Amino acid sequence: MTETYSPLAEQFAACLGRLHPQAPESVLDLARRVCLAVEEGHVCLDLAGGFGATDEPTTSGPLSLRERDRVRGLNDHGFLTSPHPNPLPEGEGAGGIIGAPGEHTPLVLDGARLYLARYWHYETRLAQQLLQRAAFCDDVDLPKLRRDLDRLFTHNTQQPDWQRAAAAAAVLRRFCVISGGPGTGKTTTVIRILAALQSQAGGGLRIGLAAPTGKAAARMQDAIRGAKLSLGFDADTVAAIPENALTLHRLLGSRPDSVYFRHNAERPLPLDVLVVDEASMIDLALMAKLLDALPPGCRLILLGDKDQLASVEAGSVFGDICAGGRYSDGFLALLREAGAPVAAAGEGPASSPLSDSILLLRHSHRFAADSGIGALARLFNDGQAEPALALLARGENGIAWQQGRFAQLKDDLLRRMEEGYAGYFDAVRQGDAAAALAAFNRFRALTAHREGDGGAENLNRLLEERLKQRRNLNYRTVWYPGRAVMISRNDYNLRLFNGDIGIALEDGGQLRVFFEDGEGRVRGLAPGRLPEHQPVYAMTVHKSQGSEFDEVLLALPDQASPVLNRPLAYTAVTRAKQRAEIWGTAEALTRALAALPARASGLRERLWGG
Ligand SMILES: Nc1ncnc2c1ncn2[C@@H]1O[C@H](COP(=O)(O)OP(=O)(O)OP(=O)(O)O)[C@@H](O)[C@H]1O
Repeated sequence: MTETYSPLAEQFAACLGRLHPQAPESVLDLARRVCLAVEEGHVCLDLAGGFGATDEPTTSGPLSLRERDRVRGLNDHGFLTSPHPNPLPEGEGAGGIIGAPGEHTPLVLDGARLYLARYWHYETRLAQQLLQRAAFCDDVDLPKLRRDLDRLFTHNTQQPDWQRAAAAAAVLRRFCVISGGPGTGKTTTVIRILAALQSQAGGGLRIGLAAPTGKAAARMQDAIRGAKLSLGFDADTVAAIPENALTLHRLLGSRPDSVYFRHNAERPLPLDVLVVDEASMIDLALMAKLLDALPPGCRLILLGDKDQLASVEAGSVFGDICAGGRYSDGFLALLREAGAPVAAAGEGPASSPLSDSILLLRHSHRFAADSGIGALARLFNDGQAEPALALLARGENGIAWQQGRFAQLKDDLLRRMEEGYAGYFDAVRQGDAAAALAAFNRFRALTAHREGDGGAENLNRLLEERLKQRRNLNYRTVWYPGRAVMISRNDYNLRLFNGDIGIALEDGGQLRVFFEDGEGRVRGLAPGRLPEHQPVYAMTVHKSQGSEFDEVLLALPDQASPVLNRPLAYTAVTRAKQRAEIWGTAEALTRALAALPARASGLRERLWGG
């Protein structure tokens, strides 16, 4: 059955087999399984608890690997149907390939978790770094902090004021995480945090702003610029808050064809404070490298939404960090002194130094109490299928539901997509690339999968056929004015990165593909120069992370699938600012909301005990 593993897993096992000719096949098979687990988003192979559900959205049909897993005793959700009876070979068979923590072996067995050595190092180093950094700063001028927060949060009326508490925590703690859904005020809070920090330091702090993708960095930059305008604090302090946000890869100094960055423990970033937005998108390896590259005294503030989908690559780092404990009495007392009292929050003992570093913003200021999107997002996040379906069926206040299977909905769906992009094609006809790129962001069709009938690839293909027919273009024509594509492979020379969106426009008698350059300008490239790319009228929810659109349409697949789960539905609907539409059956949505994926990882336990 080994032929169903990926080429990478096979090559890894073959390489180990050459280096360790005595290794039994069962050990090589475990090596393949660990490799596969990482490819599917897990950090390790959990031999005791389960294998975790795959998050990688490739197909709506049964995966061949899933079939294989079923044979091995894994159920449809990817979990072992019974504890593995004898996961490891006895005796010396694993010697040289599987070792205990600290041994130099390609695979590391830590408790019941089997890791690729590199991932074990990432995980243990990251846990150590986070726990070390989660400490109180002993140089905070508390009366000054209270005065500054009084000024900065003067308009806040909610009690308790979690934004103010989060700001106090970020000043009091070297490491702070602020998690909240859309519009809960993460940007509003972080700009105030930066003002309070500059004020504490008397100015001169070196502050970095970053996000995992170009899109997210651009959004962060716009949001920070906007928030600065209305801050109403000492002009010098406000001026000292930077506006430029970089991608994490740019911040760390990515090098072509290398997994290592220019900045690392030996060459740390020259920063006193780093704020990272959309932190739920950061995978284990990147987070470990980021923490390595921070100088010991540098503050780290992570912003994100713990309920969103985990990173595309291995790990569920942000969710693991936010797993939460109970605030310590010392922390609650400091919050009171800073004028940001909260009742004791959380369950159980203050189990980790991290407990006092995690702040959750709960109230959405973007969606009014009667907003359909806000209510739908809450119900999705709580997994409440029946009330969510009832709300959708009413179809009021910016939400809509088109019920049916893909075959029944297909024509209407394509018509709706065409209508959704009508304003965009109008802007294309005007020929202004910046305006057309902005118009393209007003609507997006989202899917669970890339492949399959209702997958992004098929929807893009079908829509492009329609668009070409309307324009009397030969079906073989690839490029036409308005063709919108997403880059799927980094090209460092062209400065184009996975996820960048480009649109084709006439320029001097030729078609060029225009991209935002992150500095508020656009630049055009000949279509032939683009690295790997696909049309992007429809995109997977995974790819939409870090982006927002005025209107979002989520097309649900008919079949059960491991990627159709609650965080996916929640992430999709929270991409919408004004209108969210669900296209699919009640069964598909109910199934999605009932499925909570878990990624195999030891990080939560290392941070929180367990
Ligand atoms: N305490 C508050 N009182 C009133 N309005 C607020 C408050 N906090 C934030 N807002 C407003 O709510 C909107 C969303 O805030 P903000 O952009 O800070 O949220 P966010 O969590 O960063 O959103 P997202 O990450 O989804 O873009 C803004 O218009 C902001 O001015």
